[in-house]
Amino acid sequence: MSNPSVNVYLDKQEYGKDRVRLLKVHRDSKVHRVDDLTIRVLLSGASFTTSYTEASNKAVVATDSMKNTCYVLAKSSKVVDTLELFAAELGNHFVNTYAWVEGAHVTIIRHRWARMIIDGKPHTHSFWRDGDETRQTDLLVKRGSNGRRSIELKSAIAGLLVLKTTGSSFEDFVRDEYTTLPEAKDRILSTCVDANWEFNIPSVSTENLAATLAQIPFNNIYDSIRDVTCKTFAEDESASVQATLYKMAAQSIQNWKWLDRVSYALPNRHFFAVDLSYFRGTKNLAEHADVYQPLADPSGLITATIARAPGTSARL
Ligand SMILES: O=c1[nH]c(=O)c2[nH]c(=O)[nH]c2[nH]1
Repeated sequence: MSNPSVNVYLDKQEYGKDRVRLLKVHRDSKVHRVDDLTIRVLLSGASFTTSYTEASNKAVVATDSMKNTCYVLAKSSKVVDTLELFAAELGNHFVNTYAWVEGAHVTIIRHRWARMIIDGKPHTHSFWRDGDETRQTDLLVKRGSNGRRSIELKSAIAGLLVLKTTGSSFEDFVRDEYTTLPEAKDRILSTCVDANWEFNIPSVSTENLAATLAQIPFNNIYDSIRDVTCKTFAEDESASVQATLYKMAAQSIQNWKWLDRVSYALPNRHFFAVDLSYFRGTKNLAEHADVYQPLADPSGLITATIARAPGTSARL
């Protein structure tokens, strides 16, 4: 039984539509492009309190209308191919259209469609899914006083699965009575990269918001972070996932003045050489290894956020 003498209050709330699926086809040239998106829009503000506490829907913008708005804006938008700008268009729309909306939180996931290569040539209008990796953005636009807007913006790569067959070691770690792992001079390294980066965006007036965001080369930053991630993974003589992660993140902060913090979560997907000595003394361990058993579970998990030291500027 609940105790009615205990007072409670609505501490926080966000509501909206999740998993809005949308494909935008760009037919502006003979070479078509597609953006396959999953969108979440969540609204917040004190006016929504009564929908929870007093069953009043007077302030409630139906989540069905939010879904419709995603399609309407995708039709007119010129920036669907830049997730961050499209998220800002959507978020601003809700804050600008409904005076009582204090915050709009928009998350967009972009699913991959790679152009088909047919007879050695990129096809104009056929695509294939080259993996589960996604590009993502998460934007919170908040109404400030005097028509100002503050924006918290984070973008991400999720699910980029990579593997290398040499150039990775793991040695000199703690050895005690719990340790069975042998030192590895040369091992398989495989991870599924989750990376995210926070943009440093000043609070601006509503009129200046689009211009401020338009200065940031979001697509180039995404491409560059993906390239740095892959190049560092491939070329680093890795002493550990930790050391390789740090190099990846540091380089992107040094490259882009818009970024203050870059985070990675890297599972260490283990591949253990199979001991084949039971079969006619076959050598398959250490330097003889070429048959491995991928271990589904458990994996290591190495996470870190690397931040710009105050007062240091970027190369670009
Ligand atoms: O790169 C690694 N970091 C670790 O912390 C660790 N621990 C472990 O068992 N293997 C590895 N590999």
